[in-house]
Amino acid sequence: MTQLNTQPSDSGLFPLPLKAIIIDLDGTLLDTAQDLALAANEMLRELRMAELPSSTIQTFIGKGVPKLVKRTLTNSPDGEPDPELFEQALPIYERCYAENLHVHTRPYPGVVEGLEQLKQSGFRLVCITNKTEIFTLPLLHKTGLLDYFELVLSGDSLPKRKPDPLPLLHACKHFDILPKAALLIGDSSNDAIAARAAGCHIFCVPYGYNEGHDVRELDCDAVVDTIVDATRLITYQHDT
Ligand SMILES: O=C(O)COP(=O)(O)O
Ligand SMILES: [Mg+2]
Repeated sequence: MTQLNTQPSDSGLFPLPLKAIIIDLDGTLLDTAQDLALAANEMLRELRMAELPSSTIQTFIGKGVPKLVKRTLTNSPDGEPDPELFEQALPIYERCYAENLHVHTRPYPGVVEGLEQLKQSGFRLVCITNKTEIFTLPLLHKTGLLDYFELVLSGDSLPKRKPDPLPLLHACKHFDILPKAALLIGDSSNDAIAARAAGCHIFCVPYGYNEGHDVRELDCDAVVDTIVDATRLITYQHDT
């Protein structure tokens, strides 16, 4: 069920007039958790370390691949492994994930239909993810989503990644639009913080990862069950 985080007096805010829709990848467009966990456990096996439950590894997703590897090696969200172990582990993880990029990964319900509707309505579509680019582009291609996006920014495309606002501001500059004419749809605090800092609107989906926390705790404009539900709260802003 869609939940608007506004007072009744604010309900005139919707539909939001927008030009660009920025969408997060892991946990919003694609359900990647099983393959990320598969690769993480393969890495642990090669390092002769104990495997972890997939549900634990899922809470480590959100701040990019190097952070996922650090968290997996220490079994802790803030853990810092021995630098030598990390240097050895990262390329193993990257190889294991490259080999298992698309075993279980699929778009969530409503994603393809939602992207189709957004495109038909005239919105510029951008994907901004903290995932490393060597994984982002093949995955979007394999799942048939790549062609919907005019711009894809990954975790290593710019000097800073979400929750820093830089990728969002970069996208707005690219399309020559004001941040308030853009909406980010995401699944985690990294998205909510980045959007607020950039001055963009933010909707969250409840089915993603959010590092193990409930998205309803986040500062966002609405929680929407699917991308299709998001389309009902926005309208394309034509130039006047
Ligand atoms: O790679 C991650 O850790 C998360 O990526 P996301 O920004 O697409 O959710
Ligand atoms: Mg995400």
